[in-house]
Amino acid sequence: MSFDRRLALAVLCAAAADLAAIGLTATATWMIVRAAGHPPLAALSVAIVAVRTLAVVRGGLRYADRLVGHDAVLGKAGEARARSYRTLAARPHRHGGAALAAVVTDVNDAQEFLLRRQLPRLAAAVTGGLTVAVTAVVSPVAGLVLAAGLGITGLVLPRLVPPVPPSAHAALSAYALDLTRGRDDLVVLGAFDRHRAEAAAVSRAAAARQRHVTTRASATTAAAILVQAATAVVVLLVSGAGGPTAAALALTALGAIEVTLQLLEPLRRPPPLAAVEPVPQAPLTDELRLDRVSARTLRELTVTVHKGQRIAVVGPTGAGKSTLLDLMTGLLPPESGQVTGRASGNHDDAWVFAAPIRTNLRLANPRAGDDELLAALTTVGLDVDLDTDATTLSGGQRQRLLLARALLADPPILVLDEPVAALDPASADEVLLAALEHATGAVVLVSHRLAALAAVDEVLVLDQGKIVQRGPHTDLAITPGPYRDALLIEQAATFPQATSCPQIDAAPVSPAQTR
Ligand SMILES: Nc1ncnc2c1ncn2[C@@H]1O[C@H](COP(=O)(O)OP(=O)(O)OP(=O)(O)O)[C@@H](O)[C@H]1O
Repeated sequence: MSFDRRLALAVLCAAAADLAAIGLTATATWMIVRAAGHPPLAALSVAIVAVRTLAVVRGGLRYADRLVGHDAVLGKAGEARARSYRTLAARPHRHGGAALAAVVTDVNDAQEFLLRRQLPRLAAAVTGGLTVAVTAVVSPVAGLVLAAGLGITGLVLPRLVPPVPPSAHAALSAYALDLTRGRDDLVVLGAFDRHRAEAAAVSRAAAARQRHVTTRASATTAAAILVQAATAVVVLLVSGAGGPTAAALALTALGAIEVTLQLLEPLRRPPPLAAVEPVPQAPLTDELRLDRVSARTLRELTVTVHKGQRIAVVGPTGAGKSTLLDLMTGLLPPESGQVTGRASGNHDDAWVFAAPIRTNLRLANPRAGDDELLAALTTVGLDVDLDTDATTLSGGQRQRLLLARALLADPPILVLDEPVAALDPASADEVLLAALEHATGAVVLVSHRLAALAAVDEVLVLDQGKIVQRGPHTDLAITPGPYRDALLIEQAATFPQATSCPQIDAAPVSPAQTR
């Protein structure tokens, strides 16, 4: 059954349950007042049967209302949640934990809004309409009075209740994380007290907003209860009907308005559940082309990655290297130009999961046996047990693990963003060369180490979003320009005592030799 039909059924069940409750109260009131006049029992028999029937039916209808309503709304929320998770999973590091928390809150809010506002609102409209109609048949004036009372409590007063302000939960969670995980850094920087004071201010502001909403909602509810009582009294006075009927009409008015009081509960106003759309992920390809692509700092870049090709991307900080990889992996859509094909691999902030090393590695290749996992670890020079908790690894060991994971995934085009930045220069070069040798597909590597780049086919030198030099390492190493300058600096740092730079003039290492 479609969502709309299930929602309509839920509205009917809720309205029927409300009407049964109102009918029960009104009939019981009529019976009690009538009984006070000591009529023959036969005069009450229909009312007695009606009270018994409504008492039983009311429970069943309320159960059906909860069952059908929750089934419809939770089903819809479940679909929205799955869509949101797919979206986040497709663009993981564009979002982070705060976005995940926001999505969870949004979907919960939307679910609450549907269950506690939309459904009751529709049910109250049906219940209100029918009770006004029945009252008007008995006494048109009483019907008008009830309609006016319902209009005030069901339409006017709910507008005076402010929505619950956006949750400060995400901001406070971020502060809590900073103050616990980042405590030592904040203390060393002398910023701990300031940070704690900011968190306290955010918390106080959130509490003040919440108090404002609660105060307004309480005042509105009090006003609605006064209107409810006044309506019942006026109905009693103006109905012109006999005692039992007038009493029944007054209780009907009380019950009908009671249904609208739930509309005064303040709720957060969420986005519609259908708002989050999944991001279609293009399949991985073994060739990739960026055609005059611009994004962030990158300006009209054209790059082609051929099957099996090894490309290195170098350049100063902020040049756009990570942006280029984000475009290649589809994490970042181009602002202009066209990207054809998709790569996969490690971004510069890849995540190590709080689980054994085996589990972390199997994420990349669930079918890999322990031998294969150990071989990948050997390639990157990580000598640890597969059962070791990955969170206990040092910074350098984590990088090696992430690289091993990327190699195990073995996509047709593998992108690696500074995969050895945390290693000492000698180990960095060694691990880079081993990784390039073991990757079976094409590799696009962002690296600050230049010595190992003799093993790639082409080096792209980026600066301020543009390619300023490109070619094989051996050519660039002897061409005056930024690449040669950076290489000289690197070699001077690696061989501080040397008067000349031995590697620049050394025989070039062809990519084929190193694979
Ligand atoms: N998520 C983002 N949103 C907007 N701009 C960004 C984002 N990430 C990076 N940038 C900007 O894009 C530019 C290029 O950043 P990018 O990370 O691609 O440089 P990079 O060459 O990889 O630098 P580094 O070597 O420091 O990692 C920078 O000016 C940066 O401020």
